[in-house]
Amino acid sequence: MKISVVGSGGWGTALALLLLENGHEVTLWSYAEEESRILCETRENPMLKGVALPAGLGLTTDLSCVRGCKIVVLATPSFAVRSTAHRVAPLLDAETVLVSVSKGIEKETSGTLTQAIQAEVGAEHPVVALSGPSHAEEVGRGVPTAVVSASEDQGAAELVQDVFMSPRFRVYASDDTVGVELAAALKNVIALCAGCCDGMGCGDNTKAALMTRGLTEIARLGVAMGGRKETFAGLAGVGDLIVTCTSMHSRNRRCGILIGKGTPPEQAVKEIGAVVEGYYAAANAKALADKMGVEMPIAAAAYEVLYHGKDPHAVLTELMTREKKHEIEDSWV
Ligand SMILES: NC(=O)c1ccc[n+]([C@@H]2O[C@H](COP(=O)([O-])OP(=O)(O)OC[C@H]3O[C@@H](n4cnc5c(N)ncnc54)[C@H](O)[C@@H]3O)[C@@H](O)[C@H]2O)c1
Ligand SMILES: O=P(O)(O)OC[C@H](O)CO
Repeated sequence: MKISVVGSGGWGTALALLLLENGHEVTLWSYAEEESRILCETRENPMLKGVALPAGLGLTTDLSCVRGCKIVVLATPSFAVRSTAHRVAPLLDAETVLVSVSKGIEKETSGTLTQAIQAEVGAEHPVVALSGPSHAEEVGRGVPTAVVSASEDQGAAELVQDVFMSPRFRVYASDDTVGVELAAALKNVIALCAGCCDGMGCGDNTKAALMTRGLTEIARLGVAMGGRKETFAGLAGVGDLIVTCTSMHSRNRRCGILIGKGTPPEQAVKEIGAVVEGYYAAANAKALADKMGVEMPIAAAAYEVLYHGKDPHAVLTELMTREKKHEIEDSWV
């Protein structure tokens, strides 16, 4: 099958390699000429050190590579998803399936990324979200990984399942696109907080509490927005939360570590040198929680630290000394 991957960061590149290995004809599009030049000359992506780009992988900065493709994978940072879909739309064949692999919430609309893509490409193109615990560094090396392919169009979700599935990449199908995408975007906020706790010198107990209570508030908002609670217990939910909060591959966690050690948030984001989606998603989470009347104390605390310079130590004390509660009454399960 002819497939284009639009976005040659670490994730787009790792997925392009997987699709090539699965026997497809794959072209990887770069946003920047300089980025494409480096890929062509070195046959390596600096984000995936030691992983060779085989000669069979097409590399281009010409977006007309999407012409004639049955599947187009959009792998840009979330802020560029709508503009990229807008550019791609007039070049698509009838019935081309779009796959969104970015993790975020659109700032301007507070909508999901597949909703933004759908609005740009039109109803005739099915849109699928592919998400789950999947660091590019590991997928690039062929580490066994499992993810979810979600769409309202089950045929499209299952097509994407078939196309990406391999002995090292297991794909489950789902019809809960909203749940999968909100889980993906919001876990980045909790991963930033987990990193912050690590940077402050807190322990494993603190992180376990943060992840558990973080998942509670992610699911609370996700269900209020129309997601299914089961999704939050799955790969896109707890699965991705675990991998992002515990791995040193995670840009969100590493950014949080810097903040926990005292680096100002904006500087920490710059130091990471790759997209830190949780920084932006924290603002979305705060706006959505307020709009929907959903209690999200950890996301609200993250917002105060990231955007209003509040001291993480003070915020942690405030979270620990909130009014007492019953756990089961407050559960999302
Ligand atoms: N890296 C991972 O392990 C991983 C895994 C799953 C999902 N994701 C998600 O995939 C998305 C991309 O992440 P990444 O790690 O590949 O990013 P990255 O930080 O490695 O690279 C960012 C890419 O975006 C491109 N870009 C910058 N501005 C652009 C614009 N205006 N329009 C189009 N492209 C632009 C850059 O040229 C670069 O190729 C993010 O939403 C991320 O959350 C990443
Ligand atoms: O590096 P991060 O923190 O953006 O996380 C990457 C992936 O989302 C992990 O599944």
